[in-house]
Amino acid sequence: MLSFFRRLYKIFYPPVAPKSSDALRFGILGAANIAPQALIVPAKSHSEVIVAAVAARDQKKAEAYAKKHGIPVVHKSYDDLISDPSLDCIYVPLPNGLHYEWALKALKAGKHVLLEKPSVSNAAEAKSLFRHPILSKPNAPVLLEAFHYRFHPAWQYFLTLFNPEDVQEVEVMNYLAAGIFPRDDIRFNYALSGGTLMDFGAYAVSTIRQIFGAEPTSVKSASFRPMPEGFDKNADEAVYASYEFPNGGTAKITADLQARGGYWAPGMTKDWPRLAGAFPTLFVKLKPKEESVDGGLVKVTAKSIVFHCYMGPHLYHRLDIAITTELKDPSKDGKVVKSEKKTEYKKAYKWQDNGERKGEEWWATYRYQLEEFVNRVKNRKGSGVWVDAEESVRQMEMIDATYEKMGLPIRPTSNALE
Ligand SMILES: NC(=O)C1=CN([C@@H]2O[C@H](COP(=O)(O)OP(=O)(O)OC[C@H]3O[C@@H](n4cnc5c(N)ncnc54)[C@H](OP(=O)(O)O)[C@@H]3O)[C@@H](O)[C@H]2O)C=CC1
Ligand SMILES: O=C1OC[C@@H](O)[C@H](O)[C@H]1O
Repeated sequence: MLSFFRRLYKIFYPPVAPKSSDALRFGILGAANIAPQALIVPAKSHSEVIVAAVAARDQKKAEAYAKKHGIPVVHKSYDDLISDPSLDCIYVPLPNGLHYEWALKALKAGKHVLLEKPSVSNAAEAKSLFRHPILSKPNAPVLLEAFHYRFHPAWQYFLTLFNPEDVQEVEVMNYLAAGIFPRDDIRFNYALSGGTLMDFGAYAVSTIRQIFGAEPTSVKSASFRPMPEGFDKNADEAVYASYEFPNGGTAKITADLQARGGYWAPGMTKDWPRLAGAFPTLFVKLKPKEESVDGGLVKVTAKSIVFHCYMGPHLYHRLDIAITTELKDPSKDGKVVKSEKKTEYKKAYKWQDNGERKGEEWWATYRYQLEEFVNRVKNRKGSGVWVDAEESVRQMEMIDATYEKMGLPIRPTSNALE
């Protein structure tokens, strides 16, 4: 318990590192809610990162934000920030529908870009951005879709627990209690490329693609809960989808940004904001393995894994690894003669290997991600975790395919598309 509070404290109030002379200078586009968590606080403990400037549509807002977060420079506009020659990197935490335009402008200005997830609005934008000639020139700038959870050791450890070929079933459940985001939030605004599939749903799509180590062969089913009367008809408030994979396995996802119910006495409580499942969770079931053993018996081993809080593993997480072994007797119609279940509980706040890869118990997913972003810019080896450009393209293809199956339009393409 003490280590939990100690970790939380350090996540929010990390030790401040003295900055090196070659630290990368970041500018932030927009006085975004997510930036303190995703960049400003993680930067404090990174000796090679300085959050140097911010711009907002309203300069007063930018000034107040800069003061609050100790950002020395405020630019008058997004364009001014991007053309600031003293900046090396631009962080783009704008609404999804503006990601393409501003990421491309920043790349064209020669800046490295840390781009919030989902990278862009749809696959057409993703192909244009991630395959842009600017990115294949010598000394090309770095562009990263900020799927932060992937950079945490807990996620990477989880991926070592199975062979993707053996995965039979996956279920991802991402609930966020109703009322946390108002229904006029950018997340529910189609024109800004909102929708739950673009938000909590994007994590779910990203996880299943990694777990199977492959792209789905089809979106088997997809449906959504629409926004209530008077709100955006093209935004999905919750999404339910299933997918088939090349090895025959299947995945089911649920993402709900206005989740209610989940209590006893559902008749009375169905409209209460849902707290059950408050930590996004995923379940993996592997194909059972059969082998012949002494006495003419058959041993069947089945493994399943539950990953609690996979999206924010720095706050808390737990991996439950259950192995069930059954001995069956083929001469008695496969009767189970012995059965045993063992469950191990694991966690990984740091890398599990010999300490070559950098990290601390209290590093948030965003801090691990920042470490890799800097390593990439500085051409260093790092932890080896990255989100490749083509992966970001395939991710948006799967989101488009899911919207199509749901019967909703894919998110609108930017007028700036090249
Ligand atoms: N990695 C993570 O864990 C998370 C990632 N995200 C992602 O980050 C991005 C931003 O999310 P979040 O910080 O919650 O969003 P905010 O609601 O804080 O919006 C971000 C910024 O968008 C700017 N903006 C520009 N145009 C518009 C417009 N037309 N309407 C509204 N805002 C506008 C605003 O900038 P200005 O200050 O100039 O007015 C605002 O500061 C999204 O892509 C989201 O998916 C969000 C939460 C968590
Ligand atoms: O990326 C995100 O992670 C946390 C969520 O609360 C948020 O909706 C989403 O944008």
